[in-house]
Amino acid sequence: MQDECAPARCGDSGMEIRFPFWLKGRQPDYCGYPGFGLSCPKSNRTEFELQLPVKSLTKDILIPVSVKVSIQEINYASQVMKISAVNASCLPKELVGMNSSVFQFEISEEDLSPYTLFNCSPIYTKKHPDLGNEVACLRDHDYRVVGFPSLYGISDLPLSSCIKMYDISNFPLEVFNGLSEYSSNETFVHWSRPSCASCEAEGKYCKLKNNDTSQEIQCFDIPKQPQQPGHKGATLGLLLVVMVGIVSGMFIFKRKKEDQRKSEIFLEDHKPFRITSFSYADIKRITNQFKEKLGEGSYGRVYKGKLPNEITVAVKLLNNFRGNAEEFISQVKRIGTINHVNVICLVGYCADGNRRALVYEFMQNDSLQKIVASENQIHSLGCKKWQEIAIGIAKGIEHIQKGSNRRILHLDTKPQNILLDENYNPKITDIGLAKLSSKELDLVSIIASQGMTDYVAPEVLSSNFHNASDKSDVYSFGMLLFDMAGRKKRYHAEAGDSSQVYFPEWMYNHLNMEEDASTQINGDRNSNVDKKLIITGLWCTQWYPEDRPSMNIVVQMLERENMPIMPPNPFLP
Ligand SMILES: Nc1ncnc2c1ncn2[C@@H]1O[C@H](COP(=O)(O)OP(=O)(O)OP(=O)(O)O)[C@@H](O)[C@H]1O
Repeated sequence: MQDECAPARCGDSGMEIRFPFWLKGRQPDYCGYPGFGLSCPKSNRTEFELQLPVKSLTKDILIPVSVKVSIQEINYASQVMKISAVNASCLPKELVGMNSSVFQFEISEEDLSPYTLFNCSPIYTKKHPDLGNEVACLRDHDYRVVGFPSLYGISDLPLSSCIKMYDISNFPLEVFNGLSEYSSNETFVHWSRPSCASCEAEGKYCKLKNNDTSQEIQCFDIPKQPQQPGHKGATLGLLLVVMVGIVSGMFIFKRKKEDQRKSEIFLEDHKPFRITSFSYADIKRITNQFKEKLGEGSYGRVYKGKLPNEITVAVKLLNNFRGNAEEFISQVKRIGTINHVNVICLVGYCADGNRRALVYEFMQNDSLQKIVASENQIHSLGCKKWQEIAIGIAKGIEHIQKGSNRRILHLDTKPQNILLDENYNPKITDIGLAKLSSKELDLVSIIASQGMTDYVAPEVLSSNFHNASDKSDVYSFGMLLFDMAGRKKRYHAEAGDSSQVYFPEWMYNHLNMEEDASTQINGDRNSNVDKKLIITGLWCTQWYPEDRPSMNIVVQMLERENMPIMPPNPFLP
């Protein structure tokens, strides 16, 4: 007999709908949790009515109002759904008009940061593109709507060309900050009740206990798909073949492929969502009591771990962190929304008591530093891959810079922070960690103690990070390109670690010398790829930030077939 509560879909390609959600009109209401009924107005589109208790303007009463939203995705494990306004209208506009106290659909406190919306003249956003979060879909030709987290201390902001509109404390931050990958017309809402996360973590589903009036839930095994007739025999045959015939090498290969596929699906599932929260006990279980240490950096130790669904992860236990759990979680969630092939995927975090940890996707091939240090490995990768790695890193940085309205600067771009996956695709890690670290204000001295000052732009070093901008990340990337072209190693070997010669100046002089004797100096490295990396690096490391290209131009320089032209040499007498 067919299970009437079996997972359903709107149309053939709609998302899977299962507990706590249920499909109105097609399933009985006990298939879901009260308030989680969905509908399918059109095939493949899944809709939900958010019930909002709205405060009446005249009387002190709450009036129920509903906003119809379209559901883009549901992540059952992290209990999050991505919603957008129906008919591509402006979600913030609909929500702003309603001074609701809470969503009927629960939103956890940690996501509700107080905000103020301002109506500003277009001059404001031109003058201060980085200050505040413009709500793009509320823009009109003669005004812009800009949101500021209240913790900014609004009285200190240059808001003379703005008029205050609303204080908002009850909508998630994402509605207003318009993260660029998700236009401001989309947002995430999540539910904390019913909590099926523990069932999901065990690889099970959950449902209402038989006595559904108590609204208690229970875990149950995911029902197996009914087998087609003839499948049994085939499975038995396959088993026999596996037992008798398959050599262990093939088995391992298949396992690896399968793991990789599972991993890809899992990460794909996680990327556009909020990341999972783990308790410290979870972290201990995941890392098998911190059994396998992968390494240690300035922020703490990194351990290999396995999630309950067998996905391998790297868990970074943070030594030093600043702020309380709320600040930590909100910064972590900002980092977690960055979704790009060249940026490491943050799977989860732990903020349990005074313990803090970050859970990342696991990278099989360690860091770029290991390769830069070994000439043999560079040769075995080949110059095409080498160039692709440089382009990948540049695209990752470009995305980090563009991908958030409140810009995230990396400020720690160096070969140690570029990890490589099984195909040697680069992924930038440690993004935004400076902000989580209690050492932030003294980052310069940490960097200096690590001997990493090479990568930090002069304006950052001289102002202890106060003058940092996107162009400071461009500078660090330029230095990394010199590393990749093998020139930093040569500089340190020739000029010595205590050299007073500014590295880009040394590079200009050497490039001219190398031009004269390029074949012997480059040995069997590909001189053209190296030259392209160096010239691009020289552009990126111009002394004045405004003379450096934007990351977008840097990507083009590296991708184009033609050799970029040399930047003017500022060190000529
Ligand atoms: N996601 C990951 N997958 C696999 N290994 C990792 C991962 N993250 C870190 N590691 C390993 O842990 C080591 C330490 O990493 P970590 O990021 O803490 O320090 P670092 O980048 O080397 O130094 P710093 O923190 O000073 O920048 C790395 O060299 C790498 O070998």
